[in-house]
Amino acid sequence: MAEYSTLGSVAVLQVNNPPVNSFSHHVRQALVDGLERAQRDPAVRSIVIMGKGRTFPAGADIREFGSGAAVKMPNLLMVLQAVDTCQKPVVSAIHGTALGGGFELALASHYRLAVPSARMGLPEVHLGILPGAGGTQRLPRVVGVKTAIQMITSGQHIKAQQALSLGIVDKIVQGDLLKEAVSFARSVEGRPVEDRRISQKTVPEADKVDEVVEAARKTILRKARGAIAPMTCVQAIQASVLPFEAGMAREAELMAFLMTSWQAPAQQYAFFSEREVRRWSHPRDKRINFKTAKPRVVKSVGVVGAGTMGMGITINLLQAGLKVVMLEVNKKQLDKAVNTIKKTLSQKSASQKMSQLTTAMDYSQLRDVDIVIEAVFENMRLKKEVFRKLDAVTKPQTILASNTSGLNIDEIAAVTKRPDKVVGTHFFAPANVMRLLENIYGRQTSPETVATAMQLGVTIGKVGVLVGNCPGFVGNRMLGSYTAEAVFLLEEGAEPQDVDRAIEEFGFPMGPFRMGDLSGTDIGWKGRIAKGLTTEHGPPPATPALYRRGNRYCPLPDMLCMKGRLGQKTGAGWYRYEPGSRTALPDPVVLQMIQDYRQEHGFKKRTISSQEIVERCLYPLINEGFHILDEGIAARSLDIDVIYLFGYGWPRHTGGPMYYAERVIGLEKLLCSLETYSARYPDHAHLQPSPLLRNMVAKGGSLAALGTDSKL
Ligand SMILES: CCC/C=C/C(=O)SCCNC(=O)CCNC(=O)[C@H](O)C(C)(C)COP(=O)([O-])OP(=O)([O-])OC[C@H]1O[C@@H](n2cnc3c(N)ncnc32)[C@H](O)[C@@H]1OP(=O)([O-])[O-]
Repeated sequence: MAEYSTLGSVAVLQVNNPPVNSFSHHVRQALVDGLERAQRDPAVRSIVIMGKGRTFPAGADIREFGSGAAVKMPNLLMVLQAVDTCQKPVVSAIHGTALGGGFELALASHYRLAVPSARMGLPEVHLGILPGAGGTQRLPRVVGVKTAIQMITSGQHIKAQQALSLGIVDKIVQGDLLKEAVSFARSVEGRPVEDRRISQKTVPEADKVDEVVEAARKTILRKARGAIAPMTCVQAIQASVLPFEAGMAREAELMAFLMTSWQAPAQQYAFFSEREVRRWSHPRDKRINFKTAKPRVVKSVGVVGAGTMGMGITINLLQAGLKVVMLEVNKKQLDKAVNTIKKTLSQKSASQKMSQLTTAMDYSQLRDVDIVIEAVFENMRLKKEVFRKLDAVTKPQTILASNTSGLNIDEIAAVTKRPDKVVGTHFFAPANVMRLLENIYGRQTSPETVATAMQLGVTIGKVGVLVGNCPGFVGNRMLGSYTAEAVFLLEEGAEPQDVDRAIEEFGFPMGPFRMGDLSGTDIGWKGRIAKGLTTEHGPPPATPALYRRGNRYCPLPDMLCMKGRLGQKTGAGWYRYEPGSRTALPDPVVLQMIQDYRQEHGFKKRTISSQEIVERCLYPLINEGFHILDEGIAARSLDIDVIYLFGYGWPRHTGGPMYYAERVIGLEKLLCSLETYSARYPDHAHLQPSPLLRNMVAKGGSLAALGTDSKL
């Protein structure tokens, strides 16, 4: 609702709809009623609109989208029309986050005030829509088309000070916002409102709009990676040079197009899923969940290993204000890490944050920390050695977490006397940037330990997802079949750039080969050597070239590494790189290597379509997701989707692999394609459809119904 009160001649409308004061139907109704009441009351000479509690309205009520409530009158446009055309001055007083429809409400008002900490923006593009309550028409009239395009297509929030310099807010106020807003409203009473209406202004430099759009088009399309909302936003902004009503009509038309696309619900699903993962539960025992398990308080963290991961994790922890003891046995590496951490922390807070960091070369210095995150090499023997030491030196209640990307948590826990306090915390590189934290519970991990790892994720700004223990956990396990198919495609006729192009056109920031070059082709190689699948000099003795343990195997990645082509760091991998450049250039040497390999093993080169590349790489990945759900490794399909959205660059506008499978491809079609491919390649085990997928197609039912994501 919106609470109505008067303070002398000022009517105050306070939106009260926790948690973010979104414009649910009852709020819209209360605002229209309040405005009418204020208009009618001769004693009222001005109106203040603000939000109660933590924020100015953060936009439309996204939960209403697609339901009758969203279109129930009055809609948001009618509310904003009532504000714009009000005869008495309307002042929006902003604190917290004025987003989407909330920011549009502020733009429809005659004056805008903000507290210094306020942020504002139009993030609709992230929900697959556009600012459809006049945002694409009013904002360019204030800031110009170029800035409006930048703000709307990025969805970024801006701070109050920037809003002031852009002419969006009229004044930044310190102190009590209500008092300041009322006093400001009184000061403008009696002044004509006509020239305060943004809707009546014209866009600055309107004649240059097409030029500006043309200049921005390429970058926007590249960044959009197949999402249709960004360019549609631009089309709406382009219409702001028309008279206001005509521009609004164009905005409405484009909004309807986006609202009815398949991408908008996918992005809204992604929005809620990102939040839903916080409501975790044990997949096989729903009694263990976020409500029943209480986290321990974590004030200090030990990090073992100051390599790339340990460094990133340390930066992340320091940024969140935690005390860190970073242990590294190699002094040179430790010093290097400290320097990098210092450089990475923002200038403003570096010295304060660095004062929270203690370095150590001796395990005994970890004795008092609340949790230790081990980030040493991905080697079971080494990890066991570290955990034995940690178990011996840390206080009994200390939680021991491993940043393994796929090793068995139970095996690690077994070397300690506290397996209940051992948990996996799989960070993604660069750990201070990537938002995903894949938390793994072992067979004996206690609910309290799991809750602590999940809470630590929240504290350090991660999107934490809880999963079960299996080789590769959820993310890397699913990725296995994707990378395997990618190299099989090379055998059959594709070139690395063909595969990468198709996957990038689907929406990934990088295809598997460019990604391999970025992270280092030797990472996978070392893993395969550790597993005995290959050696540094070629296949293990008496091993068939194209099979390992009964499964198809492509040795091309091993051959690449044996040539010293370890990716960008060696200037050559699947591609070649000019000195100092990260641009992947197709390399005749690699193409020849693949060609020779095909000849040697009797592969006949054929032309492979982009569609086949996408299906061959992504369908088995999704298929593995079904196995994972079936085995109870992930509790809900949304957990898998969030892992892929935040850790693997899966395009957000498709909702994530499981959402995409069900709502875009369709389970029946997915099954049919997997059956076709598995008939063609009977020795590619990952193409065999999962029993769960078969069952769902046979019996019906939805992925959401499999888990506990009842809200979606
Ligand atoms: C014609 C129409 C044109 C207009 C279109 C729009 O305005 S489109 C909208 C444009 N606006 C946006 O896109 C803004 C989207 N919102 C945000 O960016 C952030 O929520 C925040 C910055 C406002 C607060 O961040 P924070 O980290 O402090 O908090 P948090 O993120 O954890 O959220 C707390 C709870 O509130 C829930 N919830 C949040 N917003 C909405 C909503 N609009 N609706 C419904 N619910 C919403 C959220 O799900 C969560 O629920 P849970 O899981 O506790 O049950």
